[in-house]
Parts: sequence; structure tokens; C-alpha cells
Amino acid sequence: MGKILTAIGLMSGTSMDGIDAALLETDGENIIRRGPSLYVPYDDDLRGRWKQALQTAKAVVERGDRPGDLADAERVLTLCHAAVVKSFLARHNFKPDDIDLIGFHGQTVLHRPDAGVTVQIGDGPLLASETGIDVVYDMRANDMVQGGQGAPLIPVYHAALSANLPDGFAAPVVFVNIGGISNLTYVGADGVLSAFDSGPGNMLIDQWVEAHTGRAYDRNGETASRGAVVPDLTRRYLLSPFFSGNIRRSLDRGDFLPPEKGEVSLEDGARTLAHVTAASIVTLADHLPQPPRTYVVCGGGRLNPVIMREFADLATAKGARVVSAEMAGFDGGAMEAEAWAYLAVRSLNGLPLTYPGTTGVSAPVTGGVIARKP
Ligand SMILES: Nc1ncnc2c1ncn2[C@@H]1O[C@H](COP(=O)(O)OP(=O)(O)OP(=O)(O)O)[C@@H](O)[C@H]1O
Ligand SMILES: CC(=O)N[C@H]1[C@@H]2OC[C@@H](O2)[C@@H](O)[C@@H]1O[C@H](C)C(=O)O
Repeated sequence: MGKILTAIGLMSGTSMDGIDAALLETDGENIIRRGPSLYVPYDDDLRGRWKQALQTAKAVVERGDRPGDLADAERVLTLCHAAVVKSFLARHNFKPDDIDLIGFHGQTVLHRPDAGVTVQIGDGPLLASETGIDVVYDMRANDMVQGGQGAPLIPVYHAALSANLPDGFAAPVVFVNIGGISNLTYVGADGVLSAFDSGPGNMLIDQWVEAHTGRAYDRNGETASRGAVVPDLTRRYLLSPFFSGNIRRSLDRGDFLPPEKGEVSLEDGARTLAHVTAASIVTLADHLPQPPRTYVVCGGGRLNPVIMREFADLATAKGARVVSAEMAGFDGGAMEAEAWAYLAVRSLNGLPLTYPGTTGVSAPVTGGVIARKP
């Protein structure tokens, strides 16, 4: 076993809803202890700012480009992450010296795997100087340089978690992250991974509900629960080449758009999009090496009962059971942040972050850039 490090992972995902922080003790292979976590939501101004950054980033040609106010957005985003680290430390009586490393995801503002470009804004050196802790950041880039899709990166952490699954879950167990976009990880009995993005997660529901009500998401699926699935709309999404073509492993936020306003009612739209989220996962699970028997669900979508009901119905019809990460003894909200702590330690130790079965890279590769504390 390698040296055990204490790392904080920081995740600001495609939903752009807030920052998750989580503590992990690990040698980069075994999970020694999952520690506390903290979620700090963005206010409406910040969410608006990151949405603007997605538009501005469309002008990026070289991944280091920071057109318009993108450099300023990067600075503000980094300072928000530094503030979260500081409150996390204060809350748990840690000093910066108690923490060996931060794994910093940053915010994806552009992801075009086919063009070989992925951009996560987030200034590692600034975060290291603000927090007084070494930072590993920019963990997707090297995978893409080596021919991978740059995402998903969480599968290697799912594999580590699968060693800690309680008894009683029928194999194969597949991890599902329902974030803005959803992704699947199958861990073979031989440890070989098969993983990919599986379609829109919550992002279309969020955009649809926000356009009608100004609310950021469909809390507890309340709007969707009052609607009905519209078959034509479902078909339109599921007929997308993403589902029928050869598997493209990773998606960008702009790859799927919500329906036009007025096309269907607010409630029917929310219900149909929740159904599409569930149906996407079950459809793409057909590409896994074996049919899943248990799905372990993490990410904010597990808190939407309509998505979970649709998912359970479709999975049951194929002989599988759907359980939340919590039912498997994990923390479904903090899992991505934990993963970024784990990846940071792997990066420091030169261990692979991605594999042919996860991002399509031709051989396992490490990644990440280290910024040392001053
Ligand atoms: N109580 C709830 N009811 C319904 N939906 C919820 C609830 N809580 C969270 N969500 C959904 O979960 C989303 C956030 O999920 P999560 O934090 O997993 O996304 P993310 O990490 O940004 O995405 P990704 O994994 O794609 O990077 C919210 O935008 C919302 O749609
Ligand atoms: C480019 C990018 O940020 N992709 C995200 C996004 O959100 C979910 C899905 O699409 C996944 O591929 C990835 O995030 C997770 C955490 C990952 O890399 O594993």
C-alpha cells in the first residue's frame, strides 16, 4: 500500500448548481476513509455568470484561450472554491497543513471530444495560494491529448467503491450518476471497466422548469408528478443518433436541448424529460458487457422521485433493481467530490485516471497538473 494522503475533492458539475467538497483518506488505490462533505449552492447571480461563461467559451479555439470576461469568471469561480475550502476547514477544525492535497475539477465550459477540446475553468495556482494547500487540477486534458474523450473520469472511483459494496446486491452492479448529464460505470468481475455518458440527466428538466417558473429545478419532481409522458416527444429524444449510433462516450451540455416553450405543457414536459432521463440509462445499458442486475444511483437525480420511479419500472422490466447510493452505504451527493480527491492522489502517484473502457483512450493514462502551495 502506498502512502495514505488526506485530500479534499471539489466538484462544480454540469448542473452548475453549486460546489461539493468532500474529504477522503486514500493511497490512490484503496479508500481508507470517506470523511465529511459540504455542499454550497451558487446564488442566482453566480449561476447566471456560469451560464454566460458557456456562451463566451464558444469562441475558444485553443484550450488556454480566455475570450471576453472568461478570465474574470475563472478568477471568481476559483475564489468561490477557495471560500468553500476555508469554511470546510473551519467547520471541521482542520488547518491547511492537515490536508495534503486538493483535487479541483473546475467548471466545464466547453467539451468537444470530437474536436479534441475540453475546457474546465479553474485556476489551480490561485487556489493553492488562497488555501495554502497543494492542488491537482485540469484532470481531463491529458486523456484527450492521448485520444480519449476526456470524460467520464469517475469510473475508477466507482471501481474502488465497488470493493466496499455490502452483501446482497446482485452482480453485475452498475453505478449511475444522474447529474446534469448522466453516466454509467460497469465494473467487471475481472476489474475491467466499461463506462460512458448515457444521456441527459437533470439538465433538460432544469432548463425546462426554469424557463417556465424561474425555479432552478423541479424540486422532488413535483411538477413532473402532475404531468404525463408524451410519446412523440420521448421518441424524438430517444431517436437521437447518440442512442442509435456507435457509442460516443461523452456529452457536452449543449448536445441535447429542452423542448420549445409551448410545445407541451410545463407538467407534461417535466414528466416526459424525467422519463427520457430514465429511458436513456436503460437503453444505453444494453451496450454494457452484461445486463446489469443492480443499479446504484448517485447524483442529484436520485432525489427526483419521478426519475427514480420511471427508472425502477424500466429496470425491473429487464430484471434489475435500482437502489440509491445511500442504500449501498455511500453518499450520493458527495461521490463526485470524493472522486476528485481520489483522482488527485492517483495523479500525484502517477496512477492511471482513465482506461480504454472509460474514455476510449488507447492505453491507461494518468493526468492532472499540480500547483504547489506557496
Ligand atoms: N430534491 C431534488 N428534487 C429534484 N431534483 C433535484 C433535487 N436535488 C437535486 N436535484 C437535481 O440534481 C441536480 C444537481 O445534481 P448534481 O449535483 O449531481 O449535478 P452535477 O454534479 O452538477 O452534474 P454532473 O454530474 O453532470 O457534473 C440539480 O440541478 C437538480 O436538477
Ligand atoms: C466534460 C464534463 O465535465 N463531463 C461531465 C458531465 O457530467 C456528467 C458527465 O458529463 C461526465 O462525463 C462528466 O463528469 C463526471 C463527474 C465524470 O467525469 O466522471
